[in-house]
Amino acid sequence: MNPLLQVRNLSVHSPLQPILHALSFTLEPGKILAIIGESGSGKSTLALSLMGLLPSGFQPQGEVRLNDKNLLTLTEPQWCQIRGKTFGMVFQEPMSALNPTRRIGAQIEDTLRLHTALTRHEIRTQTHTLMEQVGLLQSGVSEHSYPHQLSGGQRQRALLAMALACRPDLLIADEFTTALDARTRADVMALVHQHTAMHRMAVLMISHDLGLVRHHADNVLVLKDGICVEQGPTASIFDAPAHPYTQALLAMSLHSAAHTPLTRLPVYTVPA
Ligand SMILES: Nc1ncnc2c1ncn2[C@@H]1O[C@H](COP(=O)(O)OP(=O)(O)OP(=O)(O)O)[C@@H](O)[C@H]1O
Repeated sequence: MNPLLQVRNLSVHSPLQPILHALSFTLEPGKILAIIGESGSGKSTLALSLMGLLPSGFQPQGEVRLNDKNLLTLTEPQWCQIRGKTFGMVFQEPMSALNPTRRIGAQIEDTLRLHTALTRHEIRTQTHTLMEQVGLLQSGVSEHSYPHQLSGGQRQRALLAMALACRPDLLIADEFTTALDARTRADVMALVHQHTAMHRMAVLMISHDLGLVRHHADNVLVLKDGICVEQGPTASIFDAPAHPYTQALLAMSLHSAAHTPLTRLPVYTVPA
């Protein structure tokens, strides 16, 4: 199958230091790729560079091809056309992505109005369906609710509804299940899987929750200090991690799951 996303030798420099070092990977339609690594390893910088949202002064180099278009050469107006329609995004902190002055229903409708040719009536119906699919209506949130009236998990679900509204080819999800309880997490992951199966949506998922990754991802890429130390099918990474850093990361996650004392990850220098 042809990859949807092809990243070749992607490096990102901040004004102070290099953040990502020559990352290469592919993501096929309908597949879930998880990016794992310690805090500060560059996961969010990778997500932001794929979406053209790097902080000012950050310089990306290399190639990020989506459907054979190099995203790194796009102008801001071109980015605006594909964000929301081709890309859906959900972040760790949903409040920063929601407009506090607009009702939730109106914000989902805005996404549909901007990126589809649906009629007003169709947009209303579709918004209602999306809010039901992400479990907002069932939890007492209506189209008329404002973001500040929602819990963190409900805001996260509202953001997921907006991200999935236009049936994107690629969903970029940065720690988006962190604020969700176990039941809601299972529900939203089921919805994500429904989109991967029915619409062949690909997902790039960033998570510290290795249990979630193991259960849901098809492939895993392990980042350490901006370097990919290992990547491959989820089962191989979890059952037979080849790299000492991956082994330490998984062992630490097991310790934490068993509530035994944590040990620091060993200092490991990745060969250049
Ligand atoms: N706006 C910024 N300005 C300068 N440096 C930054 C900025 N954002 C991130 N960095 C640096 O880039 C590196 C990678 O950060 P990044 O947020 O991508 O890591 P991460 O793996 O997503 O971390 P976490 O798991 O804590 O979210 C860190 O050294 C961080 O200090």
